[in-house]
Amino acid sequence: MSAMGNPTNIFWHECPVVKTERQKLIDQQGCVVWITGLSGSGKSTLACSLNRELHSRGKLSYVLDGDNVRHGLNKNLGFSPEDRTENIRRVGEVAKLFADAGLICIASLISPYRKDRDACRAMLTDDNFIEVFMNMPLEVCEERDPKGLYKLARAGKIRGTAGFTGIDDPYEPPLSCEIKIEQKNGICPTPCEMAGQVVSYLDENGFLHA
Ligand SMILES: Nc1ncnc2c1ncn2[C@@H]1O[C@H](COP(=O)(O)OS(=O)(=O)O)[C@@H](OP(=O)(O)O)[C@H]1O
Ligand SMILES: Nc1ncnc2c1ncn2[C@@H]1O[C@H](COP(=O)(O)OP(=O)(O)O)[C@@H](O)[C@H]1O
Repeated sequence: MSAMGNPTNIFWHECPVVKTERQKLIDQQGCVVWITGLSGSGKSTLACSLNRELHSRGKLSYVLDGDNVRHGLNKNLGFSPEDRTENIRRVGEVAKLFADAGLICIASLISPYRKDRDACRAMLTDDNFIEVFMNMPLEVCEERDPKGLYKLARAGKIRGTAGFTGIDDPYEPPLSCEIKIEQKNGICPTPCEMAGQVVSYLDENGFLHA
């Protein structure tokens, strides 16, 4: 653990090319779109649909999806509260770098604990962290269950000591977030509509031009 904690004898090296110059080059403003919600709520679907829509508008974005990042950078982490916190912290730090590079970084993770999402928000200036809450009822997510994980969780067959989010591990919804995706009259917006909602926010708040 000697490398952890407060670094000593390490100094920040400032580079001459700054964020505003990079943003000008690609005519957009770097930010983090942080998508949070239960497993099966549609995070990855929104992330990919948003990524595609921004690409078609000539805007550079990149998706950091929890499932994918856990194949590499975070492959040593499980689902205990401590590991989830470290998972979110690392992705928050990477997202911050992408935003500093000028990209619209789309992070899609369950990120169940409010304090961990708030810690990521605190890494950026407040208006550069756009929290999107997939406000889908647990019953809808469980009904979808594309990976069969809810079924396993209900049967007590999820391996390890960690619980499954929404079943035996908590999900703490945001108290205030920039965007909420939810059903209207019991109907879920289409992936295209969900992406449209986020693109409108980005457009109205000046992120799609330098
Ligand atoms: N115990 C437990 N709880 C929740 N999710 C589980 C668990 N075990 C495996 N999975 C699968 O891992 C995906 C969630 O990874 P995340 O990195 O987004 O999770 S977290 O933010 O660290 O809580 C999640 O993907 P999504 O369904 O896309 O959300 C699950 O497929
Ligand atoms: N807006 C939507 N309308 C209908 N089905 C959806 C929608 N968004 C996602 N789905 C479906 O729900 C399931 C879970 O979506 P996914 O994006 O994988 O969720 P998550 O990443 O939150 O686990 C998938 O089968 C997907 O096709």
